[in-house]
Amino acid sequence: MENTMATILPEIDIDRVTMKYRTDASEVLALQEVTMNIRQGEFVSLLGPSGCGKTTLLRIIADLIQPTSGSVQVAGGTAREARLAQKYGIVFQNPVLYDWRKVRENVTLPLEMMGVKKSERRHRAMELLSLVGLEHAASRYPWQLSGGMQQRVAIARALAMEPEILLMDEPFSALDEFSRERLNEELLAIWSQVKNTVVFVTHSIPEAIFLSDRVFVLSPHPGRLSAVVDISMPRPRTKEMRQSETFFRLIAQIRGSFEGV
Ligand SMILES: Nc1ncnc2c1ncn2[C@@H]1O[C@H](COP(=O)(O)OP(=O)(O)OP(=O)(O)O)[C@@H](O)[C@H]1O
Repeated sequence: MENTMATILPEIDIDRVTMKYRTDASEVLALQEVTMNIRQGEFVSLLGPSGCGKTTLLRIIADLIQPTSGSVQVAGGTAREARLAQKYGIVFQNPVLYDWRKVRENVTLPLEMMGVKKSERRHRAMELLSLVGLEHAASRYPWQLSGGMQQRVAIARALAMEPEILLMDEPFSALDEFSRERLNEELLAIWSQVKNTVVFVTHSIPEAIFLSDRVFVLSPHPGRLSAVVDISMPRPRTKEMRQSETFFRLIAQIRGSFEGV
């Protein structure tokens, strides 16, 4: 019998992507023949130690850099077409907010650039800030917020154009462990409302497990895909799940996939 799942096109189709960086003195093989498919509405993590090419892969998906060889298809088109159609929202490790603009005006910057009317922008800003739990901070300036709040503003801004795909590059790695765990829970609450596809870069095994449907494990020198781990824990994910047997088994399984590299 034909497998109907196999006929569903993946949202992001990464096919034998290789990336070589050339510097004056040498060449770095950042990614070697990486192939993976990400389904629509899926939450996946790219997990691996420093230098395994996670950021490089995210930037290739986002069409910010071109691979040396291989291809990326997004929703049946090229990554470039997806970028031009504003299918991506991107959140970086540092929130990159404009200090002279109020929180509300930071969030609506992409709408302003698209020429959306001021009244509509204000309305949308409040919707987005309410989504990330920051309505009360709309009139503050970024420098008046904690690091975690700033990153929530950056997430709200990334969602302003209602992107089909949210790309997140270690967004919480600068935060303390408590804030990070709280932000993980908040991100899942946001995602359960927005329901877009998320590609999340991290080097934290617990973070990748807690958030994801699947974890793509990358290994360095050269960067390649070493394992794909299904996270079978139900949703919604809860704090208590971090203490569960399944959680610890998944940590051990992913650690094992690194050791096997
Ligand atoms: N612009 C560049 N020029 C030359 N080499 C680069 C460049 N960008 C990245 N590299 C190299 O490519 C490899 C992969 O880098 P990348 O930043 O993608 O890894 P990463 O897994 O995201 O690391 P980290 O977790 O430290 O951010 C590394 O060896 C890095 O030094």
